[in-house]
Amino acid sequence: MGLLVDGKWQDKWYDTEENGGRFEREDAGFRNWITADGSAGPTGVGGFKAEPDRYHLYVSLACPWAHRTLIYRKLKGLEQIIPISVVNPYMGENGWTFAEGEGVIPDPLIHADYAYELYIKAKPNYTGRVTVPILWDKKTNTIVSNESSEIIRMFNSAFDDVGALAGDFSPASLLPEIDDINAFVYTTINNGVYKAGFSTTQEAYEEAVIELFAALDTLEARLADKRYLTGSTITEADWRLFTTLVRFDAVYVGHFKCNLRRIIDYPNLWGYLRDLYQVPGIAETVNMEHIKQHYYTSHANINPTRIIPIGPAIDFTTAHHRDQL
Ligand SMILES: N[C@@H](CCC(=O)N[C@@H](CS)C(=O)NCC(=O)O)C(=O)O
Repeated sequence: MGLLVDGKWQDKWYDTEENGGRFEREDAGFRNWITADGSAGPTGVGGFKAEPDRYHLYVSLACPWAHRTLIYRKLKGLEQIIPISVVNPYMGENGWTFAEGEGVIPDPLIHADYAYELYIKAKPNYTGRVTVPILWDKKTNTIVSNESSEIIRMFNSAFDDVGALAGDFSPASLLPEIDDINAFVYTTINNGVYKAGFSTTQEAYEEAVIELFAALDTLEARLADKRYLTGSTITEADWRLFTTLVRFDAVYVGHFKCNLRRIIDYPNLWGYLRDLYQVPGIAETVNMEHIKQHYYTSHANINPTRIIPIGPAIDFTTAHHRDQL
C-alpha cells in the first residue's frame, strides 16, 4: 500500500494522525469524461469520444468502487467494446499488481507489473494514491478517469450510439433524488465502512460505526414499501449501495469491525440485496474469493496474521419476494 510522489513510488499507509485517527479519502486525480461526440464533460478536458476498442478498464474484483464499473459494463453490454484487466487481490508494498493469480488478467497495453506504472505513463510526475478503477485511452495513452462515480455515468449513456444496450440508470427525472441518496450513502455507508475500518482511535471508529448503522436503519425503513431506493425501478443509487452491501457480512462486519448488525439481520435490506444480486449478469461480477483475499491479506495492520475467515456461509440466490412490493 502506498502512493506516488513526483512519479516515484513510496510504500506508505494512510496518514490518520492529523485528523484524530480519522481516515480521509483523497479525491481522484483524473477526471475527464468520455462523451458521445468527444466534447468535454462536466470536468476535465475533451477529446475522449465514445468509440469501440479505444478504451481499456483496469479493475480489482475486490474493490467496491471498481465493482460499480464492472456492473455497468455488464448491464450496458460494453464487454466487447471495453476490455478489462484485473489486478491481483493482494495489495502489498507495491500497491496493486498484475502478479499471476487466479482471476488475474494481465495488462495487454504497457505490460505493467504494477498499477502505478499506468499512472506514471499517463503523468510522469504524478503525485497521489494509485487507485482502481482506471479507465485508459489507448489512442492518447492516458488515463481518462480514475473516479468510479463518473465512469459509471459515462458508461450509462456515452456508448449508446456505438453498440451499448439500452437502459438509463440515472434518468433526468430521478437525478436530483439519486444524487441526494448517493451523497448520503457515500458518506455514511460506502465510505463509512472504510472510515470505521481504517480509523486509528476508538473515538473515530465509534463515530463512523454509529453513523453507518443509523444510515442502514434509515434505508431499512425506506425499503419497507419500496422495492428499490427510488421506487419501482433500479437506478444508479441502488448499484452504488449494492457493492458495499454485498461485501458487508463477509468483510466489513469482521475485518472493519462494523458489527452492530449484519445485513442478513435486516429483513428488507437482505431481500433487497438478494434482489439486486439476482439481476441477470450481476452474480458474475461478484468474486467473493478476491473480496475476502484482498481485505484480509492486504491490511496487515488490521489483520496481521492474514488469516482469511472461512465463513460466513451466505446464499444470495434464495427467493426474495421483493417483486410483490
Ligand atoms: N474515488 C475512487 C476511489 C477508488 C479507491 O479508493 N480504490 C481503492 C480500492 S477499493 C484503491 O485502489 N486503493 C488504493 C489506495 O488507496 O492506495 C473511486 O470511486 O473510483
